[in-house]
Amino acid sequence: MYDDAAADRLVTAAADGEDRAVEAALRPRDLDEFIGQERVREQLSLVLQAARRRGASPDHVLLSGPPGLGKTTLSMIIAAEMGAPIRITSGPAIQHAGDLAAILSSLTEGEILFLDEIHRLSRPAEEMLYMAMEDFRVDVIVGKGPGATAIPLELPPFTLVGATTRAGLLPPPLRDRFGFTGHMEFYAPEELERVIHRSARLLAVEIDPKGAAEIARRSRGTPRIANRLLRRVRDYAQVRHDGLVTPEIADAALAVYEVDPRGLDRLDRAVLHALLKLFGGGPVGLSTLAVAVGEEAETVEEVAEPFLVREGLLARTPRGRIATAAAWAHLGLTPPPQAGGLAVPQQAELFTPPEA
Ligand SMILES: Nc1ncnc2c1ncn2[C@@H]1O[C@H](COP(=O)(O)OP(=O)(O)OP(=O)(O)O)[C@@H](O)[C@H]1O
Repeated sequence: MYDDAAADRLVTAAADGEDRAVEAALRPRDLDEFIGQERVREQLSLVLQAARRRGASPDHVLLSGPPGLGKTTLSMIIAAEMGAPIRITSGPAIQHAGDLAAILSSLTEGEILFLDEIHRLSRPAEEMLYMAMEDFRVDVIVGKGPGATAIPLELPPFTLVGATTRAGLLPPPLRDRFGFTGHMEFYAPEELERVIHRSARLLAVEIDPKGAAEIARRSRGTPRIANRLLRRVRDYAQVRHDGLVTPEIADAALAVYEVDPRGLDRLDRAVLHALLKLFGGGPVGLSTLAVAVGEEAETVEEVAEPFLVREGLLARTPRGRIATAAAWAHLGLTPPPQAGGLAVPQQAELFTPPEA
């Protein structure tokens, strides 16, 4: 299934148990230590400074972007910068509106409530949140049926920090209640190099700049992946060498883990390989492609494809999946002149709107 397939990959952006244990030690503690995301950092810094001057809680903050880019880290930084405590929960952890009422009613003044995966809140909990965000009040329903009564409960002022991988999925009434939305972007390789150097220092790993660049290049724009690859390369450097991470050692270590120079792993390459070798570059339907690589269609679609599309290696068209010229080049294969009856698209053509 999708989650298992995602979880055992070295290049998944989702956190595993080891990540959770190490991440606490690697998290930047303030905005100055937080690398990259210049725009969000500047915007957030203004929001926080202004709130501090007013002596008030900052407006509610929504952070949107793919997993592993630092949303949880930023929420902790917001709390640290405000000198406020933080409560961390997530949309799926809140089953009923009553669970949310219990959390909200136990918040202290100025507390930060971090709600990860806010797009996965249940409808009743979401509606309760509207009133809590706007009026710092919730109605607690006591009893059932015609005898049920709503007891209003005042809440202390607090700041909600919502995180979502899909801002577009949030209903507009919820989105509108955030005073500030920070859109997190994938990190540039130079920024990831800085993340890797910082983590190496904290983990007491000796690394040379080219070694860091080699890891950064394969980290899919994501600090969580960069930190994870660094740990695997460190293991290799310590077991097989003297511990120093050079580009050659990073390259050899990541070859052991089947992470290629562009950050593709075994599944990504299996998908591309099938697309090119079995289907001449496509177009081919998702389910056929999934059968060819022995995975669920959902796994191929949600785990492998987003990165392949982002890298300009694969395109989704109304007729099925097709490989780009870059995909042929990446696997060192020569495309047929008319792959699958379609010319092999160059990257620029991927952005033309699909036919109706
Ligand atoms: N800008 C950054 N500078 C340095 N390290 C970072 C940065 N952003 C993230 N990290 C590191 O990456 C790891 C993952 O970050 P974090 O848990 O905040 O991501 P996230 O976006 O909340 O992911 P998820 O949504 O999956 O929980 C942490 O160890 C954190 O230290």
